[in-house]
Amino acid sequence: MPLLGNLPAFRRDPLAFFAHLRDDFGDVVRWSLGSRRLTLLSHPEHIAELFGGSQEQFRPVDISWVFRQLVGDSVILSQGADWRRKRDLVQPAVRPRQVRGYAATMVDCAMDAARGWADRQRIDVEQEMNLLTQRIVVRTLFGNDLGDRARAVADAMEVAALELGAELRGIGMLLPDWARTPARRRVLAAVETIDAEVGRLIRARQAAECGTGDGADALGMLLAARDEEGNRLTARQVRDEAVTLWGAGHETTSVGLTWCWYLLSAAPEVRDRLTAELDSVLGGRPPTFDDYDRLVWTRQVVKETLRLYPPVWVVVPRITQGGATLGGEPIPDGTTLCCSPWSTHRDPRWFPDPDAFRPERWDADRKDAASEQAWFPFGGGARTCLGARFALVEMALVIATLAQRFHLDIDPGVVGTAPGLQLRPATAMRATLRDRELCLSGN
Ligand code: HEM
Repeated sequence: MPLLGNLPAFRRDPLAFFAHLRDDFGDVVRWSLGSRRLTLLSHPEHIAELFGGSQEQFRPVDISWVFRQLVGDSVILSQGADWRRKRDLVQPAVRPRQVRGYAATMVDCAMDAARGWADRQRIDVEQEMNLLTQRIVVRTLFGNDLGDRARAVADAMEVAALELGAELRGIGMLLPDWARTPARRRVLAAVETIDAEVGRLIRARQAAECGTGDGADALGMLLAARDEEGNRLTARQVRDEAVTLWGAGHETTSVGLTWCWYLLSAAPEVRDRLTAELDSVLGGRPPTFDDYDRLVWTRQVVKETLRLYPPVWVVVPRITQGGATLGGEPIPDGTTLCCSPWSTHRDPRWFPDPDAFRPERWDADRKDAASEQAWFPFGGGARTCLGARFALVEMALVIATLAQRFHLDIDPGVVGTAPGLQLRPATAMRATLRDRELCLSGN
């Protein structure tokens, strides 16, 4: 085995590398990143077993120094009883009742974005979606409390996310924790900014003892949460969870929305059906949470986007212990298992014509159990994404609000993928806006 194992091929194009492992070597394939040995699972049943198995047997691996600096000891990096407690404490901040409350903020922010748009204007789609989802996450998490400091925290989050993506794809992942590269120093500086601002906010809220409880923003919910013994999260733990929600919930939905516009722009018949649904369900008014269930095609468009371009293209690997099995076969302890929504979502066994954008796959009378099982952009099992509902509602309501008013005509051509922390477009995605009202009036 060469010293770097498959690192060069993985680094060059991880998505093609995973597809190659799946197509040429089968559903369970061993590969290596330097001294790390991994096993890629591509079959949905194995992946369901991985997610559904106990966390003692399939333990999530802590793979990134950068990530740990950013999220500290939050739910996303915790294990065992500590993880359970934190998950229970964070859950109220993103439960469906809260998301219903956040929906108005999501639509408000999208309306604001639309007010800044004009017919024939040129936009950078990723940048626009990034700003929009950032506003949404800041307002749903912190209300308006961050004020003009939101920009500084957002910039610091951006630095950390970029370095994290670079680390996950490069040799950064193989560096010992004590190594201080220029990239790691940039991360430490960014974390300092985040700590200062978020810490200030938490102290202010604690001192005022307000803005907590039902109907509050997510920070208020975290501050109010109590475990079974009546204990609260400490200020440091609240910081870790708030930063995790921000980090996990911002760029994921931003790139998801960006790819959604890309797919819609290249599929006029899908877009026409979308606008027809919006016109008939909403009749020109802004959407509300109650419209979410009625926007059937919109939801299918979102679901199909997350199939073709899953923002989290590889799920946190799990290491086996205590005699785990897969498909009835024993797996040696210490095996690191990983799976990629990208590669399984584009497997023709589960999705005929897998590269085609076809929201109708998800029609109630067409979809089948196999493709449902093979769709896992949010992971699955006990550690499934805490913000899945938040993300799905946000994506649908943002698309509904903006697509009602504008067509985004993205410049023709294929946009490649740049898998970092999230699956981003490889090049800028520029679009010309077309005001639908003007289109309809023939101007
Ligand atoms: C399209 C958007 C999103 C995608 C694709 C996504 C995907 C994922 C995935 C794949 C996981 C890991 C699951 C696993 O390891 O089994 C995860 C975990 C998590 N996500 Fe998301 N996510 C999205 C949006 C959000 C949002 C909006 C939030 C919060 C507001 C959020 C919060 C979290 C948290 C806290 C975890 C850790 C859960 C745990 O370890 O128990 N995510 N997400």
